[in-house]
Amino acid sequence: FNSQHLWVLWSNGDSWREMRRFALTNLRDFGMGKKACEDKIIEECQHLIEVFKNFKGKPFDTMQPTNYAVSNIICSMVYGSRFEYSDPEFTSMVDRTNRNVLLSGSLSLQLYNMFPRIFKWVARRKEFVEMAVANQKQNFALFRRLKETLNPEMCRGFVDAFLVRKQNLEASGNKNSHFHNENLLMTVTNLFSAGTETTSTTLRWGLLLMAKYPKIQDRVQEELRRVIGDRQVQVSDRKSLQFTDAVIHETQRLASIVPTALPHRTSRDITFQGSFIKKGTTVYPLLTSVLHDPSEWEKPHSFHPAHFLDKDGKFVKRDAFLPFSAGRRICLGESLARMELFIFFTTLLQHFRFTPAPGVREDDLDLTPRGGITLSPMPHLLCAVPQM
Ligand code: HEM
Repeated sequence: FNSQHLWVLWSNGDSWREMRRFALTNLRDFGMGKKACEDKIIEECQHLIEVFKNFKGKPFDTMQPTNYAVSNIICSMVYGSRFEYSDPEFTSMVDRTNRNVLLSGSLSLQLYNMFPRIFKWVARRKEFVEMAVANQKQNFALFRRLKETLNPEMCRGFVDAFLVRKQNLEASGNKNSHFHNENLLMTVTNLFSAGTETTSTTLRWGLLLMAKYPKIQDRVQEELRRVIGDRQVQVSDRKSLQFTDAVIHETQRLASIVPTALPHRTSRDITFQGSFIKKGTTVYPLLTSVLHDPSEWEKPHSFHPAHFLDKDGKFVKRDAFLPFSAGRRICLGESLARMELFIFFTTLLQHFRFTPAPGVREDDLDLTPRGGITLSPMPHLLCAVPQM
């Protein structure tokens, strides 16, 4: 882990372009946005339901099981298989990633990220780096195992496809390609962390909001019973579940989990809306300013699914709905995240009624976000009372 900055994402220029294109093509080949992926999510839902059921309606923290279930979707595309929730190799990697997302929002690490020379010795940086190094080691071990069993005719996931491309380029004498070990590690790490914490956090906001607003939960469950009944929800049901779809969109809007998107640097001098910005300036696109813009949303700071419904109760798209950002660096996993949120949320709501822990009133459920590079709910317990 030798980079000066903590948030090492794909750099700009050719390396980013090539890695992004390769990741997109391959994730699509391994099912992103397609039926194969839908089936994986549905299968994973069953594992998550079992875990929730084991709590027998008693209060529990939804964080770990939700993280593991969501992570398994990107893992099956990247490594070629899902992991058991009891596998310490997997759970430690997910837990460390989650911890680092939280740490990266701490003031000391934010300062370090802006002024790396001055704030080099902050204690949390040490913890962050230790966890990143541990995940790195685990990834190298996984890559080694995949390499040993690699069959170029049958790639199991993104790592296989990357290794095959790397071998082919090397065999043809190309020594300067972007397909080297460091880019493999960075790309896999980015897909793993971006593909786990974001979606899981959004899903947990959704469950918390259902427990806090039981009347809205009633309407979601009524719609699910009326339109779907006991069968498994499919992606194609989205257009028939207009209220539920509005609730999912409103969850993403209100939670605004990536408030500042990711930092970018201007590649040339530019004048934007009358302000001059010098080449090389770090720019944070404030997504929250759009998602909570009072001139766009009738009730910007409330949970108000009607933001996405017309007067006849039909779902309406809104231009100011930008949780995945926009432009060339728009979230690469948007279609995957949307599919996961829809299937996980609806399937869980079919199976369980979500309520606060006994003795806690709905009003007491706190919606103040916990700051990190993403905004997650404060630690809390919910009851998942079986419905089916
Ligand atoms: C609800 C879930 C998610 C949200 C809200 C979200 C949001 C975002 C945002 C705001 C960015 C920054 C865009 C910018 O730089 O302007 C981003 C980047 C990215 N996201 Fe997501 N994301 C989600 C899920 C996922 C998933 C499931 C994946 C897995 C494939 C993923 C992969 C990425 C990658 C690789 C980038 C960097 C793209 C680049 O720099 O070219 N995200 N995401």
